[in-house]
Amino acid sequence: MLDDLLKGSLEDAARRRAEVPTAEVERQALSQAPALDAVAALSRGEQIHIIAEVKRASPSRGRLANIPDPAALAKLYERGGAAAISVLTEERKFLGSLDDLRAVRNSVSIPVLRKEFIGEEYQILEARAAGADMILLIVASLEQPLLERLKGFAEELGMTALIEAHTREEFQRGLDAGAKVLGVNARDLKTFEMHPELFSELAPEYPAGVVKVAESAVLKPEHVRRYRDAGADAVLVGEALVTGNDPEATIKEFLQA
Ligand SMILES: O=C(O)c1ccccc1NCC(=O)[C@H](O)[C@H](O)COP(=O)(O)O
Repeated sequence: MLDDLLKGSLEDAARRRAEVPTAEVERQALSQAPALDAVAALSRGEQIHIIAEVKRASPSRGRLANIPDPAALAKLYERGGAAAISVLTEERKFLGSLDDLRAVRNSVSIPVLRKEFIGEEYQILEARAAGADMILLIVASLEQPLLERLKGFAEELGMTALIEAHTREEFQRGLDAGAKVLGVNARDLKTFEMHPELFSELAPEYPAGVVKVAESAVLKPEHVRRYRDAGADAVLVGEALVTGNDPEATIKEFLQA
């Protein structure tokens, strides 16, 4: 699954690169306002933080929501109290786009994450050129040297990498890569089963100063509470927000969990 998603994302990036060469995207990236500080935005303080996701569809759930106006949805997320917004830009299975990312960037003043299957620098330049402050790096789909190189490249552009693990071994590789924001995704990408207990198992192993993000398996306030009690600084929520009637109220409810 991950291999196919990465392959597709790289093919799509190659198609875009044929139209907009690297030097031009680099020029656009370097002309952006500086990236917002995602580590500061997600560090715990009193309350858990919500990273609210703009997600139209997914391999595990198919079509979730139309989202004709991602900027309007992002504004509702921000009004609800989200600390950051994740925008799925993968085109084939998640039906996202860089246009979605640009629209969201221009509508909110909190950090924005490009959620994509990233395997090369060009995709990171595109993210910065579209105004993203964060990128996703999935440990399972990157060899260690490439993971470290891409993280370093994002940081050179002033961005923060959300490094995502699905197993204890990947978690350790994320730490070895110097993750400042390290996510544990409850979704098993082979079976699509949820394993929220994985975050609780790994939470004590986060070094001080690394932002702890619990990803997926949040549908109700009690699921936020479970992650918060296990020590999460932030939770990443998609489906519950895009399928509910009132995302602003849902975020408020989750923050009070
Ligand atoms: O969501 C999927 O089906 C999926 C499949 C393969 C790779 C990644 C996938 N999802 C990305 C995510 O991690 C989630 O969008 C994110 O954690 C939010 O999850 P949820 O709240 O369960 O929508």
